[in-house]
Amino acid sequence: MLLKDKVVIVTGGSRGIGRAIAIASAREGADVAINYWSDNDASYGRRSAISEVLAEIENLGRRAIAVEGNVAAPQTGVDLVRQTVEAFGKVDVLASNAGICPFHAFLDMPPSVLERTVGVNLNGAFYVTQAAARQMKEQGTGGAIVATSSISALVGGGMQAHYTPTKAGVHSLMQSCAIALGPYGIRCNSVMPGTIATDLNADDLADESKRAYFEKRIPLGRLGAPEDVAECVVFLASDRARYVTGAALLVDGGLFVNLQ
Ligand SMILES: NC(=O)C1=CN([C@@H]2O[C@H](COP(=O)(O)OP(=O)(O)OC[C@H]3O[C@@H](n4cnc5c(N)ncnc54)[C@H](OP(=O)(O)O)[C@@H]3O)[C@@H](O)[C@H]2O)C=CC1
Ligand SMILES: C[C@H](O)[C@@H]1OC(=O)[C@H](O)[C@@H]1O
Repeated sequence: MLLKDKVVIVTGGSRGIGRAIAIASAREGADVAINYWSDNDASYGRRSAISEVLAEIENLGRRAIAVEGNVAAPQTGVDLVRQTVEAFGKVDVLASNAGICPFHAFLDMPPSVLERTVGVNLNGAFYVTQAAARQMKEQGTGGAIVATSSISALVGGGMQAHYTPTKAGVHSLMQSCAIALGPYGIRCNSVMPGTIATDLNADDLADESKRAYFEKRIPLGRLGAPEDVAECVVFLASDRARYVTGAALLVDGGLFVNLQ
């Protein structure tokens, strides 16, 4: 088991990639604290989503807690770490994953959409990483932080001019934290998923021609699944990756390299 008796925090763990990270971590022997935030603009049953993931982890024989909070608020990371330590005694791994992507054209994008996206995706990653790293430093036993960046850190999107800079920023955050936290044995890396079928892009990919375009352009011939990303996060979080820090792992089925 790659994460036997480790304690893992996952932000944005109620759905999509974060949920898969939480479950994959439990399958590898970890207890898991799951952050989510029900007060955003998604339109379906999030409370049942969080209870399902908790039940799934408990069925795997591991412990799980849910901690609601908007990662864009600095205090959320502090509370999340405190509640995790109260429940499980320590923090070994942070998967900083919560993110939003409200597709919007550039020329008429309201400041509020930009600010919300930067607040959740970049500032949120910063605050949660800082809170977890302080705890790991105090414990004195090292740790691993894996942030969900994106292929969008490397390429643009006409409806994502507010989003792609946050994903580049998340990767840059992990690079700088790798330097700042290396002396404490805390490794910091990012995964860069390609197009993964989740609620985040369900509307966008409901356009059959767009979906078919992606499937054709991805050398492995299919959209990604949340579990494809989760397995890579578990690897980077584990001792198998003990000499890997400041790195980014593309998990995109080959999408990025497929120019022609
Ligand atoms: N899907 C894709 O193709 C790709 C996704 N990514 C990145 O992966 C990450 C996860 O995306 P994905 O799984 O697709 O998205 P989903 O929309 O499926 O899930 C988003 C998760 O983030 C939580 N969340 C949203 N806003 C906040 C907030 N302010 N504070 C705390 N939690 C929040 C949601 O909680 P709740 O259930 O309460 O709403 C949910 O658990 C994001 O960072 C995204 O940028 C990167 C590359 C590709
Ligand atoms: C939401 C998008 O489909 C998805 O998000 C990303 O980060 C990927 O690059 C895709 O654009």
